[in-house]
Amino acid sequence: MILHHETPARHTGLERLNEFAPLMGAQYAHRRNIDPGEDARPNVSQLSPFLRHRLISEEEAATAAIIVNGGEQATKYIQEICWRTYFKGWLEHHPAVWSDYILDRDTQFQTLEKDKGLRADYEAAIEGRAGIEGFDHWAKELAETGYLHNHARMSFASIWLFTLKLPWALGADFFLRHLLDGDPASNTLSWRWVAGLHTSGKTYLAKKEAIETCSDGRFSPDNLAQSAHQVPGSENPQPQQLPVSDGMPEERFALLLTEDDLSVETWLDEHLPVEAIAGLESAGGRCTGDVSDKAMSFTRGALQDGLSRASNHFGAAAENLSDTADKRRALRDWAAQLNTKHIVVPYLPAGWTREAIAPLLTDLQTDGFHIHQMRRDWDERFWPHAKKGFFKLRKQIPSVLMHWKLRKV
Ligand SMILES: Cc1cc2nc3c(=O)[nH]c(=O)nc-3n(C[C@H](O)[C@H](O)[C@H](O)COP(=O)(O)OP(=O)(O)OC[C@H]3O[C@@H](n4cnc5c(N)ncnc54)[C@H](O)[C@@H]3O)c2cc1C
Repeated sequence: MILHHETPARHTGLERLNEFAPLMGAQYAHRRNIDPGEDARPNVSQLSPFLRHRLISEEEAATAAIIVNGGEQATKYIQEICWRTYFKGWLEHHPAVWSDYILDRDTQFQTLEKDKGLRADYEAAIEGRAGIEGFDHWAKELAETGYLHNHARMSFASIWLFTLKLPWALGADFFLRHLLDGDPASNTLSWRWVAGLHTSGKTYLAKKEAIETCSDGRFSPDNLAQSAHQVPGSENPQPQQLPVSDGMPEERFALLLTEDDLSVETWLDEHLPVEAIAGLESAGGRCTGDVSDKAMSFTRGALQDGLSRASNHFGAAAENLSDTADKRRALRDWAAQLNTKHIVVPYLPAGWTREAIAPLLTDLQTDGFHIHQMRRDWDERFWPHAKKGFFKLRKQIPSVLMHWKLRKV
């Protein structure tokens, strides 16, 4: 059973945040790698689906950790939150890694059509019939619940790559089909990290003893690869400049929400002159074929919740355009009725949201609208440090948190 995720709403995320905050200190630092199983998992927050859609923000989670535990004790939890921030920022500096992944994934699916042996191995792996203890359980757990513990994700990806010798892009696609927290940056770059593509030559090889310890003795697979081969995949390109975050318009504007930021009321003032609000979800672009019902309904529910809160906060009507057959048309029609030419959109990060929504925004610009893509302060402060390895960003955590006077709380 997975707790907390049945209601994709901010209030559920906040309840879980308050419940878990006392455990974000020493307990988390010592126990976070242990996965006792889906029936009893008190040692990790399981907040990732809420953070991924920003039903709650990284800043809120870090603040809760520090207020309840103090800065020193909360260090490990905050560092883990910052892994998410790091991956997001890194992909912004290297967006070609996402487009290369899509090309690779599509090529691998074409190969599956022709190669019956590979197809059989792939299907056995995603259906939990590979004959590897732990791995088979995790494949089913992921499909049933939409969540896996971090150590299970690492072990699963490693066995997929080095024992089953399956292409990484197919594994990343399988994760994105099911994970409620499915994220283009964290998922793609974590798979590449396990494969030794993110940090060149540094692979993660799953070992029987580590799986025994981290699964709390539940799994002890015998037949794992003893060495990691070189995984084919594109090299990291040179980092490019971060796109500039736009400023707030000085006149009335409309707001367009996507699944990537669904608590705008926490960073945009209620007195801002918002005329109307629309929401567009693009989760269908996460993977090949259909996204799982659980993952899709989490995203849809989250968007609806985000729209309702934004509507109350700004006192403006909100419309969900996601269910329209022609989203391009629906967005243009919505915009055509506005009494403003300014539309604010929380920044569209690299991944399927940008792929789906950016062309629609270009259409609106052609129609004479000014689009303002705005980034949160958290991203503005951290992302410039996410060009290379995590260590550089980690060093900045105290000074960035000091900005909000968080470190001293
Ligand atoms: C192969 C692989 C694929 C992954 N795919 C995703 C994904 O699509 N979406 C996703 O959000 N995370 C992904 N992760 C990272 C991590 O496994 C999850 O964020 C974490 O397990 C979520 O559980 P939690 O909320 O209980 O984490 P906690 O341990 O409670 O951590 C708190 C928060 O910190 C962030 N976080 C923690 N560890 C990591 C990490 N290693 N990388 C990035 N963020 C982290 C998450 O937002 C998480 O909710 C992946 C990891 C691997 C190895």
